[in-house]
Amino acid sequence: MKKNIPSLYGSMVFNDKVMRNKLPKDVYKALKKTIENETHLELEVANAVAVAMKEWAVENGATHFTHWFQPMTGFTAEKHDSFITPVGNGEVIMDFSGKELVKGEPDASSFPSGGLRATFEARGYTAWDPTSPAFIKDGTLYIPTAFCSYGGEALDKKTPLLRSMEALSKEAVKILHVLGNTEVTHVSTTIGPEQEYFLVDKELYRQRRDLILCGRTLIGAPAPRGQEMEDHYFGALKPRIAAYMHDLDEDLWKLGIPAKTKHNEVAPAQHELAPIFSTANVAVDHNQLTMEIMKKTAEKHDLVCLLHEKPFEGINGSGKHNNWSISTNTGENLLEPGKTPAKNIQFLVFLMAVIKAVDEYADLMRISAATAGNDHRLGGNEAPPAIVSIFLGNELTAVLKSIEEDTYFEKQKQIQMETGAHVLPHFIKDNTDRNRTSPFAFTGNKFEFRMLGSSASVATPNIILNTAVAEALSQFCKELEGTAPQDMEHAVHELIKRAIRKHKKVIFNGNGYTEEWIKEAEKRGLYNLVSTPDCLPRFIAEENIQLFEKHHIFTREEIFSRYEILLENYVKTIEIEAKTLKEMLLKDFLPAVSSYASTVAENTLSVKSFVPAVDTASAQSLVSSLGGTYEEIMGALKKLDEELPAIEQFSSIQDAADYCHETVLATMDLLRSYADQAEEKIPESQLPYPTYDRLLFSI
Ligand SMILES: NC(=O)CC[C@H](N)C(=O)O
Repeated sequence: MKKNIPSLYGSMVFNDKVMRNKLPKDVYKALKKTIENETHLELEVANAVAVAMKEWAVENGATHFTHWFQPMTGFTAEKHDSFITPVGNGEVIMDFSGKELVKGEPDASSFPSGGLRATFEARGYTAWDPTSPAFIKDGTLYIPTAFCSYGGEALDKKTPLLRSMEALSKEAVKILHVLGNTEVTHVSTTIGPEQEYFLVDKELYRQRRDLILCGRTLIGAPAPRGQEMEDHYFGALKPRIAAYMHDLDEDLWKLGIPAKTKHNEVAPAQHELAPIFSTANVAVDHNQLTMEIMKKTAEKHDLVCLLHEKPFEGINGSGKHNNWSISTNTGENLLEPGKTPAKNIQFLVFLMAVIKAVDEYADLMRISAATAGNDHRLGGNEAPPAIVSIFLGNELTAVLKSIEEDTYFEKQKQIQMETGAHVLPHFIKDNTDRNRTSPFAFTGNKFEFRMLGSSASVATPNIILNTAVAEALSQFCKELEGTAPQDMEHAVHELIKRAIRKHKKVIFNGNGYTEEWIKEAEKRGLYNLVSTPDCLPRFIAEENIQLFEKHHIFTREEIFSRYEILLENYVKTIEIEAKTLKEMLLKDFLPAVSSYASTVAENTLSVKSFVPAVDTASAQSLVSSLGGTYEEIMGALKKLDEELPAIEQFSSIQDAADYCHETVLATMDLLRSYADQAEEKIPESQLPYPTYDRLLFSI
């Protein structure tokens, strides 16, 4: 049946249209004011909104409501309460008050707090975030909220994100006014996160403990075919995948999530979904929902959606490329170079502020993408390396160079694309290429932060980016304040000259995978923070704490709590992976090795007794090699058995994380190499789990 997509779109969202229809005029106006200017909301307004919201929700089949929040687990949390209220004589009405809309009280003690609170201090609050619309899912009204402790500390990712958006808006408006653009009263950050993922058959998935417990394969020999044919990227969609994507789009559209692009990605079984950009806060909520619905929809199609950054060794991993820009309430994209970027001083100021921010806070940018999973992805297969640098492209690099050197900038002539075939339409070539090895690439009118991993919330990278750019703008503002309008162009020119000299070291347009770049980056004094435990100590470096405190993003305590949580998460992940690997080897793999070795031995003996002259050297060598591997794996498992309890002995979580990275992961790698070599010698029918070729090529 043909569906009317525009009427389906947002049908489960308490959006502007519903609000206009359902709310009294003055309430609608007050709520809009709160949403647009991020001002405080009065309780009477909340009461009126609650009535309308409940009415709309019940009309659309909802029986419950939940405050929906994003604790520091990286996932979302929800607790459903029904609307029913007894009215005596055994009857109920459906009721919902402004108080229930505005404030919730989940027990905060069971969520990670990184030492922000003791276990006995249970009280926590959720507070309605009216800037992200409420929606209905599975018969429940979801109300996006922020989550804080009894003492007011942020226990979530939304609160600091909202704070960082406000900080950036404040600093951007200030400098725009100094530059003479006085109409702007508010600036918002927009993001469009491209989401990569893998789909595998559910039946095959169920046979692998590593995929079930860790989301990635811990062992597995490479398939004879990987991505070398370069045929999967943008390849025709197989019917089962197309059906999945179709369902997914519809479910997302109902929730007002602007899913726009879908395609096959580079690795076999890998795909991508990209939405149209929205305000950062809403886009972060949407991305959380997208990941959840991706997994749910996969179940319906007997598939499993893997969001891990590196589910399979040797082929591309999955990222989440964060397309970031800033735009004014007057409709201007501040990162739009326009036709003559060299003369667009407003653009140059904002571009330079981003460069300065990324250079000065490259360590924080790295931290914002740091997880145990992403450590496996960075540095190869089209994911950026761990060194943070910026790709600007030829034209902008030349513009900044001409300012630095006081030379005249000559704009590249627009080049018509030569395809050699006359029937094809003529078009103009972009003035810059793309760069897939760059962690942070300018792509025409926005930056693409490519370092982020596919499974993580996009909140933290955006908190850090917004804050660092707010700081750069505030410093530029100080330099420009008091300049007479007629001197502004010259003052900006001089400011950029000083800034580019200082920060050009972070600009790199070349191939980020080469050995030369690693050496060059070191010479330039850039960070190369390879692993999560390597980079996290920079989170609590004094200058970084000061940055967050100055802009009221995190308090010192909030930073330390996040530092602890990230490290704990890293350690727990490695522990779970190590234990899973051990179980898989002991319970699944080693029995298969020994039973196959004895089958070969028995068969050879029987052949030999039948034909004594037969040569059994190859069979002997196979059995002996399998026996050798068995011993090697047992030996390394013994080592792992000693290492695992040692993790608990460290009094500092940083030391435990370092130990996991340096020692435990090394033992796991060793075990993997033994197992993968042996796997190649064992017939499929004897293996206890499906191999890479079946996982990657069976759909
Ligand atoms: N096509 C692409 O951009 C590949 C990106 C790659 N999958 C990553 O890890 O980021």
